Amino acid sequence: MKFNLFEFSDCLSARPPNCPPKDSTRLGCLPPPIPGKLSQPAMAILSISTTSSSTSSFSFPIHKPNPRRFNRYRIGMAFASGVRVTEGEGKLPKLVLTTPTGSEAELYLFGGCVTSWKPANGKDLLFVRPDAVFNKKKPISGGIPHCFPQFGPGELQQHGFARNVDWSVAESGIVDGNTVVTLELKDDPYSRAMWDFSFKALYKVILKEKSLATELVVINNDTKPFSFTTALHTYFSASVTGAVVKGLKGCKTLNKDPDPKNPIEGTEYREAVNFPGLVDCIYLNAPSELFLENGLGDAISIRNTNWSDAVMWNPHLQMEACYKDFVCVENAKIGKVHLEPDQSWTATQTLSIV
Ligand SMILES: O=P(O)(O)OC[C@H]1O[C@@H](O)[C@H](O)[C@@H](O)[C@@H]1O
Repeated sequence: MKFNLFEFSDCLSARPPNCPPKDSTRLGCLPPPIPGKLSQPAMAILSISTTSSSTSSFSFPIHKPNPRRFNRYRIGMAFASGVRVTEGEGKLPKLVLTTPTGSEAELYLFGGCVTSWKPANGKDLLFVRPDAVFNKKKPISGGIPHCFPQFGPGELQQHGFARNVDWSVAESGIVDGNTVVTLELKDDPYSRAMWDFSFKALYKVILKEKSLATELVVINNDTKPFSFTTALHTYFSASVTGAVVKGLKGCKTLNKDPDPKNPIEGTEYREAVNFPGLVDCIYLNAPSELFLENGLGDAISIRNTNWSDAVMWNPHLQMEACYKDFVCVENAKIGKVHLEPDQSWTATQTLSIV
């Protein structure tokens, strides 16, 4: 096992301009910067050599980093085999993970968001909405966005702030022949302004020949307890008329249609849940494995540990331009996770083609 330690998102702490107030809840925009805490942007050139002998470089706006943390940033840092950094949409840094068996995944540091997963057959099983923007003014709408520390609706912005900020790279390497990257997110003055707790989140992404696994660990680094709700808001490519999810029969449901703030309780009676119109429904105590048939000929197993709940979502005509092309099957923790100081919470999700 070989891990290369590197970190560069401390240099990527550029914050998006604030959105107009009317958008702030719906679009998850960020609160105003804390006066005096953020410096003016500069430009940096990052050159990264990979062990597979290719070298990529790109420039991006940065804010002057905290000097103590800047010492940990090394130009020309080595990436593990199977991981290279590229310039993604909107010039945002994007990690491309590959395996010798031909599978590939893409991971943006902004939002810690996996935007693409192609098993060895080459089809992308994830979906990024055509209205997605890559300018840090909004979260990336597609792939596997994080909802943390709030699933919502609630006091914070919709789905929390973790999908709106830069994560850093903690580790990468080849483990048992699989390509692994671990991202890290810690509290900073910016998150403290929204949620005043010291925390660390580690998000490990493991790419295998036929699966994409993630492990999320949330650690309470504070001296006081905190609670959160969370989800992996996975957008799957689909033909919505043919897509079904199996495994939910018997679950208690909270139907967020028509009013997300007053969901209607029920019980799922169907073997195969489909998406005939607007679907926005929470399934409590969902099983550890669900099966998605995406209507495009793929069957995907969605296994989890510790993600106790699931959410099915398709916006139907609310997103007329793209609703036919995806369904969201989200592993979630709808009830609050309560962590005392130094306690942690871990949950895994494994997507596999079957
Ligand atoms: O923020 P996004 O990606 O547009 O997703 C919004 C949807 O996310 C779902 O998880 C919620 O259940 C919906 O109520 C919500 O509308």
